[in-house]
Amino acid sequence: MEQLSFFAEAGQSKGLPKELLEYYAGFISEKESDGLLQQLITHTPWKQTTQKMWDKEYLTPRLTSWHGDIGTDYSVSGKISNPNPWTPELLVLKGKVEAIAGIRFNSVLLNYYRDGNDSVAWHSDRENVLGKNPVIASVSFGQVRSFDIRSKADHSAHYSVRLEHGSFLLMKAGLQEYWEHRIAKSTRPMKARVNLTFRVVL
Ligand SMILES: O=C(O)CCC(=O)C(=O)O
Ligand SMILES: [Fe+2]
Repeated sequence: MEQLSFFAEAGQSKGLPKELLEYYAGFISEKESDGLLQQLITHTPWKQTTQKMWDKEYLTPRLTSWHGDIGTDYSVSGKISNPNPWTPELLVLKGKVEAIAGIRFNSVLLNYYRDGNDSVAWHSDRENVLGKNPVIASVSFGQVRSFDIRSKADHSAHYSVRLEHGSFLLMKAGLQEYWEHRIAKSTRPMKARVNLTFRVVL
């Protein structure tokens, strides 16, 4: 299933709807971000999971790792798993995003996009374990990638946010209900990127 961009890489959309999302560049300093990117790539227990589409199993086109409080089990393709433990680096980042979001998160999903072939297809994060309209706090390191958003009801309503090294994106409650998002593949040469989405798992 190809998902090359039709509006990704178009640059930053003007007038992002503040009720849906807030973007902050330079949330983590460049120097600290450089260190964290290397640390996370090297020391995270990355896995490549599979996903089912049209009755066929496909390798997920990126590497992932869940971390969280004991008891915040999560499910991948219906299989319940325990989260990996918090690390000192993840706890520092968790504290920083909680201070801005005003929410206590109990888990984080790490995504590792190794190059432009890695991606996440259109989706919204509305699994039952997240509650109906979760607030999700997203931190990015490494390669700038376009985070595309489109209305579920009208695909011509869309935005793109360039998620920069050390940036923070707050996805607010309405975003998962009426909108979906993706990171498209790119034909341009792309370096590694690590994204962290802090979540409340019920
Ligand atoms: O990599 C990103 O910026 C987004 C990841 C994402 O949408 C997800 O893990 O649900
Ligand atoms: Fe998502």
